Amino acid sequence: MRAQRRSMRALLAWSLLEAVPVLLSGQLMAAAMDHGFLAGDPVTGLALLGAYGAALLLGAFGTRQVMTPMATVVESVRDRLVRLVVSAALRESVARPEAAADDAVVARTTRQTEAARQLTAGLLLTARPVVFSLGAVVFGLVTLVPQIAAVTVAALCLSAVLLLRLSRGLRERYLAALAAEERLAAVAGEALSGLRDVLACGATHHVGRRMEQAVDAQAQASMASAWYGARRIGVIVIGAKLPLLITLVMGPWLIRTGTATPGAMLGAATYLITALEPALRQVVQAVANVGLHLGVLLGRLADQVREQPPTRDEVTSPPGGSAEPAHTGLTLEKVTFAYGPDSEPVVESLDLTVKEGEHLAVMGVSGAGKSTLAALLAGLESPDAGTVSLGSRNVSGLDAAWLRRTVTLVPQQSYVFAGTVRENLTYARPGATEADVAQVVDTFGLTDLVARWGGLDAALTRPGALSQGERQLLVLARTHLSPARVVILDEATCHLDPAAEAVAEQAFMARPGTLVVIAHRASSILRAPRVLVLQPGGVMEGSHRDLIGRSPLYTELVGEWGGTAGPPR
Ligand SMILES: Nc1ncnc2c1ncn2[C@@H]1O[C@H](COP(=O)(O)OP(=O)(O)OP(=O)(O)O)[C@@H](O)[C@H]1O
Repeated sequence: MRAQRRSMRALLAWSLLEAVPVLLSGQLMAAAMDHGFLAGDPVTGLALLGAYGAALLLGAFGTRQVMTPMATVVESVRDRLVRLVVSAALRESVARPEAAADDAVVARTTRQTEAARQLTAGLLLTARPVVFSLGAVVFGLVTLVPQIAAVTVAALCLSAVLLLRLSRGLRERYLAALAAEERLAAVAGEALSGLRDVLACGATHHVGRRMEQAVDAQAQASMASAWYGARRIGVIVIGAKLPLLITLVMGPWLIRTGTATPGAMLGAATYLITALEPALRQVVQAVANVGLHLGVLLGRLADQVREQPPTRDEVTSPPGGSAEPAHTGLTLEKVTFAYGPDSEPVVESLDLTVKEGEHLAVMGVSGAGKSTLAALLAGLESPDAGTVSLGSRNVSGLDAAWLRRTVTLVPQQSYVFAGTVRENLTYARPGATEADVAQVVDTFGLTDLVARWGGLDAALTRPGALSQGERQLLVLARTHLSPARVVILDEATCHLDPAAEAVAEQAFMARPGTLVVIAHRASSILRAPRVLVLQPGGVMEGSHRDLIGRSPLYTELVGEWGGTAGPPR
């Protein structure tokens, strides 16, 4: 606003003119009473009231003139905000190419800037004349009955202090209500975007409860804000009703002692009733509603504008701000994990390195902790002690969405959702080409299944009608097509026959990226160049040749599973 000095001066001048009727209202009323009606001269009385009518016309002219400088000021505020916010967004976009794709930032910024413009206009339109009216009332009272002016100013100061305290509390509650509203939007958005998964997992009740909690929290926050806002009435009682009460009580005494004439008392009451109270109501309304919203919005815009340009490290970041690791090798350092504080650790002080592009098989008896290890590697469980790193970065510090895209854990239970075969296959890579899809269909032997269901675009209305093996093949094909750079197969081929399992595993071995296979058959182990054996008393790792004979458990399991001592392929 400082940049618009000329318009601000014009605004000030026209606002003064706009306040003239208020300034003259009490004075003319007092004169009309004392020198007109009470003096037995109704013509003078009426003439003075007519003068008040003329003052109203003058004020209306002032109001009209105010519009032009006010529009200039408001538009310049909007322009400046847009410039600041857009420059900040552009800086951000150039520095973070990933962030540039988020068009919603621009939409949000535009909406907020526009809202700030409207609120500034609203504030200037309502709060400005009110401030001038209050000034006119006080000035008029001082010239009419200084004692009442003193009482009014004291009451106004008191109500201003109260309003200030109130607006702080209101701001806190408004922010809490806003946060609750945003949390509800986030929870609802998450639930709606994952509706298919929610239904498929039978998690409707759980998700419904989460949403209910968010709705309740928002309702409570809004109620708290509204109840607190009701205290605003106290500001009006103290600022406007109290001086009027005191005026009525002091009136007879002031008249009796000759301090004020009956007309002056009527004029003072006119100021208090017709100008002070409506003005105070508007101030309270403007501060508590418009001012509060404007303050919060400007605060948010300022946060966006103030953001520092990112560091070089952040430039290569995945969304979420954490730097993308240089590679996708996995490292476990002294990792210990238990399912409960009093449970025995399932994984204890485990050190493991799986280099980028490496193929590792994991084996062990049932309950040895293979699935737990898989979950730790995928960042789905966090260790109680030690660290799990991906590309030398602790997985807990990586952007969750990026991690989910990069590391895929395929469990035993395959999840096929109601939709077309194509949708099922391209779920993790919606942009897959026809040729990519055709290739995985062929690789995973899904041609017959696709034909049986009426083509890639025929709806799988009853995924349950597929056999367990067919479902596993669909999920494996989906994972193969996905952009994941680390694939962990946790007995994900257990429903396939050995031949289909071999085809599937070989397809993953030929795919670029890291592969961890929780083995279900000896053949899976024999295919891997490196094997990790989870056995009582500690883990052992090495190639088939290293382990046979050296690890009794390995020798026994491979023998039991019908493996031969032949070298890995
Ligand atoms: N969510 C859980 N809560 C509590 N204990 C669990 C949980 N999941 C697994 N466990 C326990 O942790 C231990 C290791 O389980 P895990 O599933 O990792 O073993 P596994 O080697 O994959 O077994 P399997 O081959 O039978 O799948 C088992 O004793 C199991 O009962």
